Amino acid sequence: MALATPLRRLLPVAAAPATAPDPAAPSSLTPPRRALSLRHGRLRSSLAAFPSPSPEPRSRSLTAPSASASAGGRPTVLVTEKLGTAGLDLLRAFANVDCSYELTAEELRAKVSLVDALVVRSGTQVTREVFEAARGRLRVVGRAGVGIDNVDLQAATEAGCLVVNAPTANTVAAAEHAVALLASMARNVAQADASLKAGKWQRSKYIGVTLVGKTLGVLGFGKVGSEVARRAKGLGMDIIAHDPYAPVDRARAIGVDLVSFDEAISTADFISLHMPLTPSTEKLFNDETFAKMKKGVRIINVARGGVVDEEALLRALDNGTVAQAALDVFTEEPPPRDSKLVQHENVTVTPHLGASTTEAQEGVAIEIAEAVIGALRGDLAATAVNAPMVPAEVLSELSPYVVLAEKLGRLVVQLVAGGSGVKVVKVVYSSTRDPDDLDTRILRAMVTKGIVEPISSAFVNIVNADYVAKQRGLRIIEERILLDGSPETPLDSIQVHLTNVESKFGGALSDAGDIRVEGKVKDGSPHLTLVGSFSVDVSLEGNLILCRQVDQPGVIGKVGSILGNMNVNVSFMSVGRTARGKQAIMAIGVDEEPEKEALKLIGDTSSVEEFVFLKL
Ligand SMILES: NC(=O)c1ccc[n+]([C@@H]2O[C@H](COP(=O)([O-])OP(=O)(O)OC[C@H]3O[C@@H](n4cnc5c(N)ncnc54)[C@H](O)[C@@H]3O)[C@@H](O)[C@H]2O)c1
Ligand SMILES: O=C(O)[C@H](O)COP(=O)(O)O
Repeated sequence: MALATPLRRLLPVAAAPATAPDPAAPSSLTPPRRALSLRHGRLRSSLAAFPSPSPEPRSRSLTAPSASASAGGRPTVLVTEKLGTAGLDLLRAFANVDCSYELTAEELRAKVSLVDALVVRSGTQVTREVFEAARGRLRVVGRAGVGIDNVDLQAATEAGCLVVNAPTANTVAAAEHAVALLASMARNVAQADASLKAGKWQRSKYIGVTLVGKTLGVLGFGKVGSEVARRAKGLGMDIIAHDPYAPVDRARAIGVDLVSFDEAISTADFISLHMPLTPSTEKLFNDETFAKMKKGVRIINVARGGVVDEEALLRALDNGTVAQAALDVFTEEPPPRDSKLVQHENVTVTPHLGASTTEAQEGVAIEIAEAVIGALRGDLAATAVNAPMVPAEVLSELSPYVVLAEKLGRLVVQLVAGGSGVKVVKVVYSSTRDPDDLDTRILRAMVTKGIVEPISSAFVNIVNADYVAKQRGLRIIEERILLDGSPETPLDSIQVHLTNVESKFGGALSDAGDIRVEGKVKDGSPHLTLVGSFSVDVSLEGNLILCRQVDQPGVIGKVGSILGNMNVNVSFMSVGRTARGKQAIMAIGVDEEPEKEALKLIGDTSSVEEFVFLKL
């Protein structure tokens, strides 16, 4: 097996089975009772070569192809909101693109089962029902923007669907819009404009307030918040910020003090909101918090409508606590036509225009198109929202170990006898690297994939591996063994132990009674190096027969000739024994699956005490 596969391509979403995960799956993993009863048709080896959805020749991916990809076709991308042309052009060069705007929820559900990726902005609700309707085909949701509050991330993760966003391209546009609202609110620009156009000349009515020397409280000191702060400093404002997760140094570097929430809201003359909408920020601005604000405060919201209790804001405007508000975003978009908040004379509104500049939209479109295409190809997604982001160089280094991890999982689960099912998996990494220098998340995910996929209808990738394991009552314990030596290669070996299970092949049991297999990477290829307590050395390719026998001359020859007589090509063979004349394990790699008759003859061979046939 060639392992030239660039690891960037090994990530999660290149493919999916056409079937959805089995909702009626058992809570633990009970493998088939007989080795030969494995449902071969359902063994989706991630290593099987398959046509790539990409127009370019691609390498193998660790995941199985989607319906369209497996048919050798281009993937299909559904775009449900207007996207910049540069991004659309990129998508069209790679995929069939269906631009269908203003779909009803029902229409969206009808379309998603026909597409591999979905690209949305904030106006499309990608709900659990959408993922269910996709029936396993949808592999990527691309959010052309920052906020992913319109995507049900949990449902996406459960479906193994990667969500990517475009987090940087609209930052400046949003910050500029916040500053535009801040300045126009302070000088009543919108109200005065409407008044003059209505034929009035009301100079004394529209006396504003100055910005210089006023305190701006920036709530949420992330990308947009810090850009707003930088710009407002240029307007002569004093800036304070509150963000529980922002680094103090970054704030200090641009002359901003990070303060507590209460201090920010009680001392600011202007408050600009820049946090995401999450369960903990929903309605964070409510009657109680408005009551703590300085009387006559002015509020700008370019973040999300849902962080403000809009009825409480209306009350605060009416009682003068809040002098003015400038709102780009609303709990319900578009807001009702008769919304008292929108109609309020001290409120300036824009229809969610924060990201709407020509430049930002082109940038966002390119950013999301590249992310979606990369994800469909199985590349590392740098802007993944629901999957671990493993740096490209780490992935590249881990490439052969990723293959090894899945092979070991696939192999070990086939050694389990029916019965109680697999509940605890221990993965032991031996490495000279400090644990902090070894990111094992992708390896853990691939062991899980190897264990779960052969015995269920679940599709497992790096997005949903932990979820699937949990759902099935599978506990994955990771342990490290720190070896002496120079940390040039990331790992020496990976062991996978299944505890508290019976094995159909007693030779696979360790002294502690676990089913144990170990593998190493040799010359870039995965090798099986330990079965139970027996050292072997076989390349993990094709199919494998493990035989346990009494160590004596002639057994290897007998088994070899049974296979030869049946036209089964032996690709490699390795024997490991405890001591001369005692127990030995013979590991035989075979290209073809032997007929049952051949397997029976092996079983009947004198000195062969047990054997098992395994598909890798
Ligand atoms: N109106 C628009 O068109 C528009 C455009 C871009 C971004 N946005 C919105 O602006 C917001 C910020 O975007 P961003 O790109 O700066 O995101 P970001 O992730 O860079 O910054 C968000 C910041 O909010 C902080 N935060 C989280 N919970 C908080 C809390 N309880 N109190 C204070 N801070 C908290 C985070 O630590 C983070 O630093 C998002 O809601 C995004 O959806 C709107
Ligand atoms: O979160 C964002 O990126 C902004 O709210 C922009 O949303 P939009 O893509 O719908 O303009």
